[in-house]
Amino acid sequence: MSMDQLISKIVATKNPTVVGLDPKLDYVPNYIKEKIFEKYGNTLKAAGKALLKFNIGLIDELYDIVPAIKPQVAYYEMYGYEGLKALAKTIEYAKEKGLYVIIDGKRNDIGTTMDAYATAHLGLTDVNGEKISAFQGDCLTVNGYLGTDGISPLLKVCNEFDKSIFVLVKTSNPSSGELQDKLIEDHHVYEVMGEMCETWGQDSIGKYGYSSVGAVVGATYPEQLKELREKLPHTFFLVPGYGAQGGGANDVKYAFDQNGLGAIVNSSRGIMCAYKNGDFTEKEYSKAAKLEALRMREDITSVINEIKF
Ligand SMILES: O=c1ccn([C@@H]2O[C@H](COP(=O)(O)O)[C@@H](O)[C@H]2O)c(=O)[nH]1
Repeated sequence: MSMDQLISKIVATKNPTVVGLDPKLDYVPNYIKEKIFEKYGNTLKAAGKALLKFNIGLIDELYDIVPAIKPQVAYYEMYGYEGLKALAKTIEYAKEKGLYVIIDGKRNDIGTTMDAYATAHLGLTDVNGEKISAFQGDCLTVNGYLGTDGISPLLKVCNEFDKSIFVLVKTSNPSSGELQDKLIEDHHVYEVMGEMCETWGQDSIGKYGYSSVGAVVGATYPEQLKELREKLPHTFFLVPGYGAQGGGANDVKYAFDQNGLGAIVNSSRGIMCAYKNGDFTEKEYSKAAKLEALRMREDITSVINEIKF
């Protein structure tokens, strides 16, 4: 689905937030794990099944209040092919429930290899003429540091299948400035990468004014978020770093445009693990996640309303 479709879902749910599904066994309540590990032993298969059950419980509570989920592939790869099976089934389930799926894979490579990544996550894999969707993502996070060769295959697939990408521009981690804040002829590396996103997206601008090439910009860098929002009018932002990494609503406020659009804010641990912080039992993990997702929506929409004109 294109960026327009993500934005339409944000408008429909009145919610510019995305739930990160980055499950670890430590996050899965014991009552889910016990039965599964009793049956399958301490195996990767059991781990994969536990992650999937955990995710399904979350999706069932959240699908009608959030527009999207963002599974980070590393948390599934950690459990080998059983983990990847859990990822594929999570995506399938989320899509059945009408959610937009951003696969957080941060992929990049030379053109030919990037073709394979684009096909795997957004396109259709050819098996003796049979075209099969491998992971069924709507959107993929990517690293643009190999330049246009690494992005062109994605643009082709986005165009053919109405999909989108988010390119790493200014990441939320503490050391992101080591490279991204360096200057190239008076421009920070993150600005140069942001401009490249505008160029890569120039032929795919949709009805809301945003292209199918978005940018990842961290909530932990509010000044850069504001600067980039002003400089990149056609680039939609994926904003991680809210919640567990310390970012708050005031930090993400200027990621949005005058229509209250322009960005989607992610929270992973803050929502998945909400039941560990409050007065909840393990069995209420998905209810706790829903309450946190509703609180986050209110928190963010209240600051957006301050800047809308
Ligand atoms: O700059 C970036 C890019 C990606 N991420 C990813 O977002 C989530 C954040 O998880 P929290 O638990 O809400 O901190 C995670 O999947 C990261 O890999 C990021 O944090 N920063």
